[in-house]
Amino acid sequence: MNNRIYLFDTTLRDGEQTPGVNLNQDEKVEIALRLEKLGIDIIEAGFAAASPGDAAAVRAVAKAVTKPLVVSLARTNKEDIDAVINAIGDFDNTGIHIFIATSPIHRERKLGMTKEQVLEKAAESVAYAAKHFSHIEFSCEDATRTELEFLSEVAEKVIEAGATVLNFPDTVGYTTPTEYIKLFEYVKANTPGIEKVRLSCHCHDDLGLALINSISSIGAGVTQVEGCINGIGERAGNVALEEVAALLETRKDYYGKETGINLVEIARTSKLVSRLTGIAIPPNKAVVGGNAYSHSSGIHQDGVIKDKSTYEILKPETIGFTETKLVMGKLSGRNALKKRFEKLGYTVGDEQLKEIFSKYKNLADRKKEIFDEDIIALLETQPSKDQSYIYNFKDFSLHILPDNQYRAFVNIVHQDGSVIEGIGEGNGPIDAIYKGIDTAISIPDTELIDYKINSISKGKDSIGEVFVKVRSKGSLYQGRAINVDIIVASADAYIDAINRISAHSEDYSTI
Ligand SMILES: CC(C)(COP(=O)(O)OP(=O)(O)OC[C@H]1O[C@@H](n2cnc3c(N)ncnc32)[C@H](O)[C@@H]1OP(=O)(O)O)[C@@H](O)C(=O)NCCC(=O)NCCS
Ligand SMILES: CC(C)[C@@](O)(CC(=O)O)C(=O)O
Repeated sequence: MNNRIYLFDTTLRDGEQTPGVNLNQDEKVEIALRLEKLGIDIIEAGFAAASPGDAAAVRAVAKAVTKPLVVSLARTNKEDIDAVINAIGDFDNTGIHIFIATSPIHRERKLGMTKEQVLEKAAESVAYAAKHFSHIEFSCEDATRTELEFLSEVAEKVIEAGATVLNFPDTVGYTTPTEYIKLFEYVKANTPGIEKVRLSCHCHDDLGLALINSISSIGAGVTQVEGCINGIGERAGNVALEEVAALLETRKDYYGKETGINLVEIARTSKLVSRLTGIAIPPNKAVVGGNAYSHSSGIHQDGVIKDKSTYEILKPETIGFTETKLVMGKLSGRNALKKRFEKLGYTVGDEQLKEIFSKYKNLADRKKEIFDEDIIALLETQPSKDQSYIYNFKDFSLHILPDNQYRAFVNIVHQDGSVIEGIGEGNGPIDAIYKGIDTAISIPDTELIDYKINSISKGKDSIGEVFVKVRSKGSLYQGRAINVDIIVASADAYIDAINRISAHSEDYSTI
């Protein structure tokens, strides 16, 4: 019996539907390369018809990775399918993912279509795609609120038309494990040709059931699980794929399934996705949370000292968590730094090492103790700055005014080399600098709606990591930056968000 479970990662598509997450092409490629190292089988890289930028990113991902299959989402229309063909139809390692909603509420209220029309669209679009792709996944959106007989009818028609994977998403996170199992059992028993295709689950976490629903469906014959790293995604998110992988591995005795996942890559992948999406990992998050391997109460600590297995079912090192170790000092050399990166699982080229080494020396001048987390942070060029990044923070000066008010003078370098100056006053240094940035770069209808600061490692001189969320013309954008100086990190994070807004619109002016 084949025990292999295929993992389908949609961090770059459903994950990007998380409010406020916008990934540029370089960031999508960086995540895809990590997913490849992690051992993901299928990467959903985007929705090619959504925008020319998304189509280009899907293509860039297909070009960058070799092992995983790369797919793009498409509606059941020729234009969407053509967008996928144009983006990735000429690669060998690609496929398409076509969907249409099947539930009564979606048919009637959203699509304005009858069952017959949905059936026809589904079959027609899969037949058209089959002329270009041999891997065709078909999803019945809102499957868990669809009449079971109708699901089988759709499944039969799309299999006849050439679908190779059938996905029954719990689009709104509504189903229960027992109901989800019944759905798959019904479809298996009532759909001619079903044995020819792979069955897939795709669970959202609106009621916190995404993991149990996904795992339960495996018991009903599902061999592909879809999800996102860190459980991001539309609304409450998708199932966290690292949780699926860690569960199947830790309880192999119970489930008896294999995945292609290289568990030791989990922590690195999770951190990268958090960094690039600007979504912090909650400390109590299963598998990858900062507290997941900490033991705080006496009886637990006593047990762990005597034998770690008393309270640890998964070893932190198994998923690639490194202990916070004091690593190196001001006088360490290039080779020691390179070795350290290798030990932490990062490959650093000679050119990159040169650049990082000078950053390392700067950091060592400013920070007494350097930890593993600090040197991993050095790998980050400040938020990925592709050609669409127009503004770079240069410097600032701050003046304390009476009544605890601050005045900030800020300088921002434009892509064309000119320096834009801004002045702002506010209740604190960051408020003043943000107002200064607002006067330098004028973006109408924009407001800061969230600001968070974390420390990357230990100690009072730790590197600060700032996350911001900015709303502009009704859309949310993230920004993130790190620096030993938290005021610089704050300014950089805000400018990162402004660059992401500007990349989406060409009509913003500077004054
Ligand atoms: C895809 C996108 C370019 C379409 O834009 P649009 O053509 O202006 O259409 P809207 O988004 O306003 O509305 C969606 C339309 O698609 C239809 N539709 C929805 N799902 C469909 C499907 N699976 N197959 C065919 N048509 C579908 C809707 O009924 C609606 O049609 P209508 O305009 O006749 O009412 C745009 O919505 C977008 O960029 N979306 C981002 C990606 C996204 O939505 N992802 C969610 C994945 S489920
Ligand atoms: C394409 C499909 C699997 C989808 O992701 C579509 C969607 O985003 O609604 C879902 O959750 O049903």
